[in-house]
Parts: sequence; C-alpha cells; structure tokens
Amino acid sequence: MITFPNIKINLGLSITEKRPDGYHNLETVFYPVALEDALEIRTSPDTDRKFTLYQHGMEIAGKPEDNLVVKAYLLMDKEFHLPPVEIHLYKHIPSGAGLGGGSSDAAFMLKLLNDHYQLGVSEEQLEVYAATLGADCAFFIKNRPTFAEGIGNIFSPVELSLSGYQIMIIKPDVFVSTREAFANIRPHHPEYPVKEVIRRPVTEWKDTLINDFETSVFPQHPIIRDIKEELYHHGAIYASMSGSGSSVFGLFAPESTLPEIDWGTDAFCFTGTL
Ligand SMILES: C[C@@](CO)(OP(=O)(O)O)[C@H](O)COP(=O)(O)OP(=O)(O)OC[C@H]1O[C@@H](n2ccc(N)nc2=O)[C@H](O)[C@@H]1O
Ligand SMILES: Nc1ncnc2c1ncn2[C@@H]1O[C@H](COP(=O)(O)OP(=O)(O)O)[C@@H](O)[C@H]1O
Repeated sequence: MITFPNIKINLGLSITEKRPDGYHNLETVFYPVALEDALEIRTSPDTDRKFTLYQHGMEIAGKPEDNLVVKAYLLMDKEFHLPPVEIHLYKHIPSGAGLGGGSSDAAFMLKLLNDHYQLGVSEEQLEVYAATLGADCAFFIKNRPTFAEGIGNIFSPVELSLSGYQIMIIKPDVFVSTREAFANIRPHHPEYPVKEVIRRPVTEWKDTLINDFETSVFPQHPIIRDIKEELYHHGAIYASMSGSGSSVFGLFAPESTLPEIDWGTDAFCFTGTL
C-alpha cells in the first residue's frame, strides 16, 4: 500500500511566551500543500527482522531507526504487534526546511498502518500517537488548515481556502537550527493576531501576517531575506519564511503566470497550484 505525505507551510508564526519547561508557546496556521514524498509498506517475507527501510531520493542524515517512519512503525507495533514490514520512502521534500516533511512521513505512516492492517484506530487516537513523535506531527493526521497554539500541538480548524492560488517554495542550501532560532527570539504577543489576519484578504497580509523567526534568522542568513524580497519583486501577493526556515514561499494570484527565476543550482524550488 502506498501513500503520499505532503508538506505544510506556516501562515504567520508568533512566538508568544517562554515556558518554565524551556519550550515556547506559539500561534500559527498550518496549511497543507501538495509537495509530496512517497511512502509504501509491504508485509515482509523476512521474519527475522521487524522492519527494513529502503530510502530513495534526497538523503536524510541518521540511521534507519532514527527515521520518523520507523519510529511511527515501532510505536504502532508496540500497541498492535504488527507483522514485519518493508518500508520504501522516496524523499522529495527537503529536510530542515520548516515544511514538516519528517513529521508528515511519520503521521502518514500511522495512517497507512491503520488502513493496511485494519487496526480501527480513530483519528483522535492517531493524533495522540502522532503528538509523541513531533510537535507538528499530529497536524498531518487531519491534514486541513489548522490554527495551532500551545507548543504547536493544540489545534482548532480554520475556515480558509487558498484554492487556485499559485505557490513557489524555495529552500536555499542553508541549515537553520530550530533550537537556535527559538533561543534568539524575544517572545511577545503580536500586534495583529494570526487568527484575525488570515480572515482578511491575502492582499492585506504583507505587513500584518508575520513569522517571528524571520527576525532571528534573517540577520544570520541574509540569503533567506533576499529570496523573500525577490518573490515580492516578482509579483508575489504574500511571501514568508516557513516555520523556523530555511524555506521561503510566495503566493501568487490564481490567474498569474509564475515568474521564471534562477535561484542557483544549490537551491531547491517547487511550484504548484493550491
Ligand atoms: C516552530 C515550528 C513551527 O512550525 O517550526 P518548524 O519545525 O516548522 O520549522 C515547529 O513547531 C517546531 O516543531 P519541531 O520541529 O517538532 O520542534 P522540536 O524538534 O520538537 O524542537 C526543537 C527545539 O526547538 C525548541 N522548541 C520547539 C518547539 C516549541 N514550541 N518551543 C521550543 O522552544 C526546543 O528548544 C526544542 O528542543
Ligand atoms: N522521514 C524523515 N524525513 C525527513 N527528516 C527526517 C525523517 N526522519 C527523521 N528525520 C530527521 O528530522 C529532522 C527534521 O526534518 P524535517 O521534519 O523534514 O524538517 P523541518 O521540521 O524543518 O520541516 C531532520 O534533521 C532529519 O534528520
């Protein structure tokens, strides 16, 4: 059985408070976008080992047991004593991009195992499992526009459709540490709350829908700021860094022709329609 884990982008991201446990409270809207990995499982004839991971496409650092799809399988195996599996993961989503690729793979693995082995686990329970694998992982279970608060794990649905808008996502060859990005931020409550701004037309988002990480990340990696400015220069209606970076997305009007921009050979670029 095969499935296609997609990414999320962050529409606004306010870091509101530092918590006593060292984590931060935040407010953001996660929006799903169809940039996808491919994830397949087959019951394995090799009963000597529980899983075998075959990876294709972009490389991911770490051992197979560090991979979130394996962690998701082992979590479900503990609960349901699953048969051994072959896992095929084709990575097309860049890692460390603020696009949630690893979290999405993990959440889709939970859903895939639930469907393939007819485990009968509810969406709500799948969300509980997913939350143990990563802060934004549970979002990918329902995978619909979502307002997130708390440490990014308390969800409520939002009425928002960007259907028809065109999107361009660029990830330069730059690594941003999420931990450092948080450490360099001064938490504050936003002048324009994310939840309110996204009710307004996209044309009004430019100066009001803000990703707080840009303040801490842009000075260290000016290339990310340059990409955002370039997207506006080429007609984006709204552009922002996603998550803690390093990718940047631009939204373009439904009827427009996307600009052709040379981002250099080291950059990853995706274009699509929402
Ligand atoms: C901030 C977001 C917004 O989408 O960034 P992206 O991952 O998308 O870039 C996510 O919630 C990130 O979630 P996730 O990527 O799962 O973060 P984790 O690995 O759990 O945390 C990495 C580190 O970031 C800090 N951290 C993370 C989440 C949070 N609410 N407060 C924090 O202070 C902690 O220092 C933690 O050790
Ligand atoms: N299946 C996976 N895909 C991508 N990254 C993974 C996966 N499993 C584990 N990781 C690890 O998770 C980390 C974060 O990856 P990812 O979720 O893609 O980035 P981000 O949270 O910035 O969007 C990476 O450092 C990577 O080593």
